[in-house]
Amino acid sequence: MQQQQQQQEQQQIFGRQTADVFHVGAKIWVPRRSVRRQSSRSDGVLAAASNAIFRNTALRDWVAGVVKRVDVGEVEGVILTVEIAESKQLVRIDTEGCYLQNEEDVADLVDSDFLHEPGVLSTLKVRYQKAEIYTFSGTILIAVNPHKPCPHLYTQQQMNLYHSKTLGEQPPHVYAIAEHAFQSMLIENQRQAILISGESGAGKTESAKMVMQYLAHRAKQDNGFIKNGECGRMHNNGSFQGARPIEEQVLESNPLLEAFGNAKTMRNNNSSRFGKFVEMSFGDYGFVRGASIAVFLLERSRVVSINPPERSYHIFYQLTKGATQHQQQKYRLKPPEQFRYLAQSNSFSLGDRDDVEEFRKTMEAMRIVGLTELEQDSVLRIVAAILHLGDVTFSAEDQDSQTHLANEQAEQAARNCADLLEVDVELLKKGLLSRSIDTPHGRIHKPLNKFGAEESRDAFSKTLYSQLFEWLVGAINRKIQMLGSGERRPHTIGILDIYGFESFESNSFEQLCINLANERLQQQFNHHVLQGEQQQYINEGIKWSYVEFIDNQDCLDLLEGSKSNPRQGIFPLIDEACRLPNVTNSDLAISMRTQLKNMTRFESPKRDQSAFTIDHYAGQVHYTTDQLIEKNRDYIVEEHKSIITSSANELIRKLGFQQIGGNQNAELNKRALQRSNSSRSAQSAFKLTSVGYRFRRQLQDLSDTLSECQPLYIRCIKPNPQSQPGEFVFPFVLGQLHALGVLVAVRIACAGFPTRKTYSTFVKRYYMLARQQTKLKNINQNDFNECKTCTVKILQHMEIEGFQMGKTKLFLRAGQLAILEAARGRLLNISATRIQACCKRHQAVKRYQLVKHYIVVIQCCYRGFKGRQLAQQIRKERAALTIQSCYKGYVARQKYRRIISAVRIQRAFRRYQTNFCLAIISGQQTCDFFFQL
Ligand SMILES: Nc1ncnc2c1ncn2[C@@H]1O[C@H](COP(=O)(O)OP(=O)(O)OP(=O)(O)O)[C@@H](O)[C@H]1O
Repeated sequence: MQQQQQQQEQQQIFGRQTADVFHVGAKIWVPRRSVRRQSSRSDGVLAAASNAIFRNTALRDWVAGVVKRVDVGEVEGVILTVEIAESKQLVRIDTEGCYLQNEEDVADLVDSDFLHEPGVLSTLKVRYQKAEIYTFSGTILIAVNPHKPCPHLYTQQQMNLYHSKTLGEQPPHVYAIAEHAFQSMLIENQRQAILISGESGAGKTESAKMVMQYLAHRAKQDNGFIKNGECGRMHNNGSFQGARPIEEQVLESNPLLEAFGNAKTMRNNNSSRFGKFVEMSFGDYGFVRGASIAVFLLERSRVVSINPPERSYHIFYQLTKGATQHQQQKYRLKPPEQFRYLAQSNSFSLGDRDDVEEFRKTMEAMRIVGLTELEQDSVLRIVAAILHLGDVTFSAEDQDSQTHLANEQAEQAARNCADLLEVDVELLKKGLLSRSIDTPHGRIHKPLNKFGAEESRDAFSKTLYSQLFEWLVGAINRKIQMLGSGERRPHTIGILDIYGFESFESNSFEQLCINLANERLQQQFNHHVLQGEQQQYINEGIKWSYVEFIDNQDCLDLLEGSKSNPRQGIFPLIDEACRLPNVTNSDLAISMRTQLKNMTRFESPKRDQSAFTIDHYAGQVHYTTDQLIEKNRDYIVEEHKSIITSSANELIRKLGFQQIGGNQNAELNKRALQRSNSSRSAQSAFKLTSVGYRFRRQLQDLSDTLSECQPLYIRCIKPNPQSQPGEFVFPFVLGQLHALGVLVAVRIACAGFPTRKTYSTFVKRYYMLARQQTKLKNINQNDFNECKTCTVKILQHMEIEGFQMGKTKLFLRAGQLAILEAARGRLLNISATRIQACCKRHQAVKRYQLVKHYIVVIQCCYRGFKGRQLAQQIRKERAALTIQSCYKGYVARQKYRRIISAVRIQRAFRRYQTNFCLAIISGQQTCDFFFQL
């Protein structure tokens, strides 16, 4: 019993791997709480650390045996340096991370030997210093921002590496997550969502862009349609529509959205000031059919108010610096420092980015998303008009007297603004200086005081800008919209890039909205990764020790109101205050204090009446009630609407009629419509136009969409507050790991059963790994018991242990799926090779027979040819013989003739001799003889 208790204690301190601590080079975790109890002085920390170590007798012996010296160092807070005698290794105890361990580098935290905060931190740091910025934690990808360009990570070759690979087969990368989503979408026929989160500057937008780039590349590869060097959109019927493919248009829309929705902030030079959900829809064979973009909560206040060293939206600087001479005159531009809105901050440049070049890219992006010349001109007109509007200043004798434009410069600015908006300048001035009020006796016009006029001007600027932004998103959506958008679309991948949790010195309405979004997403994450996981174990009857985690439902109830009491929440109270006449922010603060005082996550300090604190999942955030009511009111005032709708410019006129927040993608729009139809009677007219209500509605629609998708998570981490490359600050990262829920997820993933499959799916996929493959292949997939028995056979054959058989599913431990997949891959490879070999053999035999036949034919031909040659030869030889014989005959005849004539002569001579002799004998006869001759 005592031993068991000791073991439990050990496990509490050392996590899973207690055995490892007994050899040199092992790791020790000093629990955070034991350090916290001590003072922050180094000897206090040393004492705390030593206490933690020496609480366990076995450990004490180990430490006594191997640790030679313990020093207190001063690196990143207080660090205890422990020198181990045998290995001469230095291991450290960090008072923030509270750990003592060696450095470890694992690509998946699930494979880590040491599963706790310090271990995870250390692994991330080691990898970060080796420029390995990505690490898996099961299916969650942790991306640590390198804060320097890493082009080698994002090449075509890198993309090809991940093509058709399962998660974990290749090193961690955003491409691995994108590939996993792509494959799951096609194989499992289920919608996918990649949720990217992290604090500002952590690298969410960059990761989202890379995911999109990969999907575009993957879709193109699968589709393989590049026509005459130009790509086009593939229709369902296989026809080809010219122009750039959708995936490229989605990518090209990024510079446009960045120009209008991003700004330089304290934390990030290119901070997205809106949330974005891009949904790409694919055809059955993986080609991109269309896409849609939904944006959330653009930070409107940035248009009219900025603090150094931040900047307003990029487009203002791009236009003022990058416009051509002609544009400068047309839009009456000045340098940015001469416009009042921009001159509020002394920061006009953007680090290494050049606004002039960025302006060129923005204009190019406008062309690519299909804005006509006229529309481009109108967009720039509105941007310039807002700058001029900011220069319209007011003056009044005193608080109650008539307000008028301050001076000639303000008059000129008003004229410029009116000209650019193509409206009547008097109407513009009237709209800025007065407000119409409906009374029982009819509509009356009430002049505004100086403060009111300034508010009216800024509200008009914000309205113009946000309406323009939403129009632009709408224009992009029209260009890239999905083909056949009415159909059921299981083949979609959504990419959510939403602002991270925010906590500044002073937090207002924007932070309330942003943190509400993060609470909701965190809840979804909790439900997906933690609760869903654990619930499954319970449902399936799996033996598993329940890991406690903090549910944030109470925080959501505080923000939005609970089901039982929907009006008792911060947002409903702000809405209520906006609806009632003459309610001030102080009244709102009092109402919050009285109504929410019993809620656990809510605190209101006594000394500051306008402040309240919410205990979010990621830490406490202090808010102020100042301006909450004003910021929540979001309707276009009648005067501003009539100015916009009186414009001679078509686009500007359209902005006046555009529904606020109406840029959502088709599905989110449909949801919103259904919701508003079903509950229209219950909603007050105001509610539908309050920023808070609209934002919550958008979030609900998003949550509903996400709940239909299989989620994949990318958690982005900022390694240091200064955005310096190479620096990894433990406490800073630790806070983010907590806030992103990575640490609990790691523990769950490792200790539990990260892989689960129904028996039939398992048998269907891995039947080939069992001994009697063909028998298993043909089993009845609907017979549960048969599938279960086969599953056991497969696992036994593969010698896999430690798995658990649930009521409906098989549960595998981390890494076991990889073993099965690897074996399956090998087997498929072998089978593929065999099939190839058979095919090749068959082809070779056929080829051989054909060749043999042809060889015989060739031989015949050759022989015939040779025979013919021979015959010819013979014939030639015979002719020669004939000639020879003729010739010889001729020669012989000649010779014969010569011989004959010689014989004749001889005969004649002999006759003559004879006759001569005879003549001598007879003289007479001689004379006759000579006479005869
Ligand atoms: N993978 C990466 N490789 C190189 N640099 C990166 C990477 N990710 C992010 N960065 C750098 O970090 C900066 C901030 O990244 P990013 O704009 O994506 O942050 P964010 O989380 O979207 O911030 P915000 O919420 O403020 O929009 C980028 O401008 C870029 O310089």
